[in-house]
Amino acid sequence: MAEQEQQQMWKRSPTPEETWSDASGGNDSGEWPVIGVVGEELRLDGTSRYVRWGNWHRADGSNTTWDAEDFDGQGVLNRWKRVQKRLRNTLADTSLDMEVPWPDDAVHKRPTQHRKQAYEEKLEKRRAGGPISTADWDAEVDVAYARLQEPEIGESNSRLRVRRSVNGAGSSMSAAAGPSRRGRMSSSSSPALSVASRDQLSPIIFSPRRGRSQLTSAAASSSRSRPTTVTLRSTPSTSSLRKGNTPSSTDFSRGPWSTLGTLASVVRSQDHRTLSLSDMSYRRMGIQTTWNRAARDAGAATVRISSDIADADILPDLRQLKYIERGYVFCTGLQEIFEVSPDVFTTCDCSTCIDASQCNCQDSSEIYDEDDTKVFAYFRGLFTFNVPRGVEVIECNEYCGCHPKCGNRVAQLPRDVAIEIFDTKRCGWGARALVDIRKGKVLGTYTGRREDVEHLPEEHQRYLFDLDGTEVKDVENLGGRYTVDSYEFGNWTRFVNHSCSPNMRVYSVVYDTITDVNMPYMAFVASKNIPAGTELTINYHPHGEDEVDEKRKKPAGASACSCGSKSCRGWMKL
Ligand SMILES: C[S@@+](CC[C@H](N)C(=O)[O-])C[C@H]1O[C@@H](n2cnc3c(N)ncnc32)[C@H](O)[C@@H]1O
Repeated sequence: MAEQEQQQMWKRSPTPEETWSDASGGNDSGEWPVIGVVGEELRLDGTSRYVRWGNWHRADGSNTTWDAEDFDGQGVLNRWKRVQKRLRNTLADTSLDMEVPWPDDAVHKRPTQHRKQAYEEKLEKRRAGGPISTADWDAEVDVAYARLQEPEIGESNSRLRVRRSVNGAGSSMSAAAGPSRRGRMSSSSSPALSVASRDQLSPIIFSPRRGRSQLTSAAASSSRSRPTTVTLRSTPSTSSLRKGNTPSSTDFSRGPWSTLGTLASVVRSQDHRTLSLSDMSYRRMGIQTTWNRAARDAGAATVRISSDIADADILPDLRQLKYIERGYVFCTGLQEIFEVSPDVFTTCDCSTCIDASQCNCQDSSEIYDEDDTKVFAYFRGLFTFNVPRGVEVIECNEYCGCHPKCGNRVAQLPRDVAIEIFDTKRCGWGARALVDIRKGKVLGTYTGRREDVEHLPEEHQRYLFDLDGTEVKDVENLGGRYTVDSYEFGNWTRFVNHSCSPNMRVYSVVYDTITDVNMPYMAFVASKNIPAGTELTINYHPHGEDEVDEKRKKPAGASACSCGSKSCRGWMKL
């Protein structure tokens, strides 16, 4: 895009001039009262508030403007702060995480600051032995999680009342400086905004006593087994009645903070309705928390479930998935084979493992560069794709004398890329990274239970990864009888879909056993630069073309592929 066009894109829209022709109702000094705050923004030059004026409005009925000055009316400001604090507390109480959900797509809000504040308030409450005790956080999460697993809503005696403040009702507006309390009619210095409705700014008033006590006691006690219901009473905004508007289309449910998002959108769209807490993405959040805890325990980055996945779409088998970021769970007898005696490991005593020809660990390696010199599989932490088919990458192990982050330890390091599971709309759920990925970046290993392929139920079939699943061809595969089954135990890689034009490759790597036992890990590595948010895919059947019967154009047992890539061959095979 031409530089000129880019500049054009980012140009502020002009601030409309206030005519004040319809301004009336001020006092003798030409001053108007501020009757409420409906939003605020942190700016370098001080906090600017979005205020609602009394006795003044524009011809279109709107009566809100930006006002950077301090209020004389401390009461108005305090009310706003109280409402925000109550909102933070409610979100904190309903969230299992310490990082409290806060909608980050509202136009005039300061989500980062609120999240930080909410975190500190929650921490303080916990330290003070508040309603949720910190005695056994893990047990508490398990209890809360178990509650989320319970059957859908029935009627409940406990009710949380939520109503929307009438004052907070919004109207269409453009931000320009309004009437001054001192009668100054300045032209605007506020950023020009064009927002159809201010509905999303409406403070939601939670009934604090009943609401909070119900939620916290439910989280803290397994004896309160039925989900709490929420009765929402929404008073239609006067301005939206006046204008006959439908409320704002701002989508709070997007992004990670959908707890409030779901609430807010229901508040906007319903007058009287009873909701269960399970309507509010609690199941998704609960699973996400559990997975994250497991990921964090393994030192890995976040794994997130996108808010485009509704609670109703989360099937029971997924709720039973035990997230294991690294390693295998073994079926009977296999662990003994996997765990070899320390004596049989080859070890090195180099410090950084930069020169493969000097590193004992590479003695048995078959990885050479074009000058026939032995090399590592990695260069500066990235996979170099110089590993011939059928060769397992041997990384340094726990008995080596080298640094824990030497150049020959990559797949064994914790994942440092945040991952999101999302609904691909074509192939079920899929996985994507939340940051740009460089070619050669190792993103994780396929985890699960090492099973005997012979005895697995049908529903497990789509989550099996055969240990000949590397790009190995025509090589005897001694480990082929066993597979990794991620149906019950697994990590984000179990959601990786097939593509005929994949952006990852799989290679096998060992570091806590030896190659002879034929139980390598399957490492997923970016085979190209991958922009953030792109679905991560592999080729499920890299040598499938060889099996294609020319007449039938697809191998036996293949099913239709929906990868959507230009070079889609039309089928995929598990
Ligand atoms: C390991 S799972 C991948 C995650 C899966 N999409 C989910 O929602 O759990 C493999 C299954 O995903 C689906 N899948 C993966 N890639 C696909 C593709 N290219 N076309 C159609 N379905 C695909 C198939 O149902 C396959 O059995």
